Amino acid sequence: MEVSEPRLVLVFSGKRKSGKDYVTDLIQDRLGSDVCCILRLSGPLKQQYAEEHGLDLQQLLGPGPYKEQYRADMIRWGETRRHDDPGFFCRLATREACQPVWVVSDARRQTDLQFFCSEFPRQTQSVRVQSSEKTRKQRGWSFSTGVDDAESECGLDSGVEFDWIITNEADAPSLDEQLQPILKLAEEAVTSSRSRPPDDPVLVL
Ligand SMILES: Nc1ncnc2c1ncn2[C@@H]1O[C@H](COP(=O)(O)OP(=O)(O)O)[C@@H](O)[C@H]1O
Ligand SMILES: C[C@@](O)(CCOP(=O)(O)OP(=O)(O)O)CC(=O)O
Repeated sequence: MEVSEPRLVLVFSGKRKSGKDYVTDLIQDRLGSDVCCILRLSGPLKQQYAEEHGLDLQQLLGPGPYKEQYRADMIRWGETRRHDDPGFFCRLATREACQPVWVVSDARRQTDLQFFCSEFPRQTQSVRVQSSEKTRKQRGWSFSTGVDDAESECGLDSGVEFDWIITNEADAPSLDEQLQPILKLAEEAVTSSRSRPPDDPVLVL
């Protein structure tokens, strides 16, 4: 089997309602979906959880209140899978990615970040999206025991030096301005991939 390696892997993390989806959608919008894919580690998790529990996957994937009813149990369920194999959902989420720029929208644990740093050490950049509690509350967040005090939300609160920090607040510089250097990196990565021979595959035996 032949797979092309990504040229850049942007691994995003941030608290609930900090705006991870909003910011990563903006990046994809600026770069185009032929160049940039958004990978959600929660995608394969929700898919399998929905199948096992007879739930509505589309609603679980959406931003509405449906997923919140199941979040604490999904976290526990996912943790039993990750216990034996911490890279389980990372591998599933990346298996069909073929664009040169990968945007991972929801790293939550040290093991998520370690997966990308060890698989793609030269390409991986970590990005933290941060917003104040006040702003997150305005976006619909409220503290939930078992969720906001668990590894799922706190696993990357300390012990990581993020390559980039994006402040997603009304009174911060615009997102386009803050994302400028990251978009530049992505454009350079794409240019370098175009200037390389088309058959620059990595062989996976
Ligand atoms: N900069 C922004 N401007 C306007 N709305 C925003 C902004 N950032 C986030 N939102 C809105 O806030 C809500 C939560 O953002 P979302 O990206 O879903 O957060 P997360 O993925 O971190 O939980 C969404 O409805 C989103 O559209
Ligand atoms: C069980 C989860 O995967 C649920 C994640 O759901 P979303 O990725 O939709 O969450 P937010 O964007 O932060 O609201 C969390 C986990 O610990 O794996």
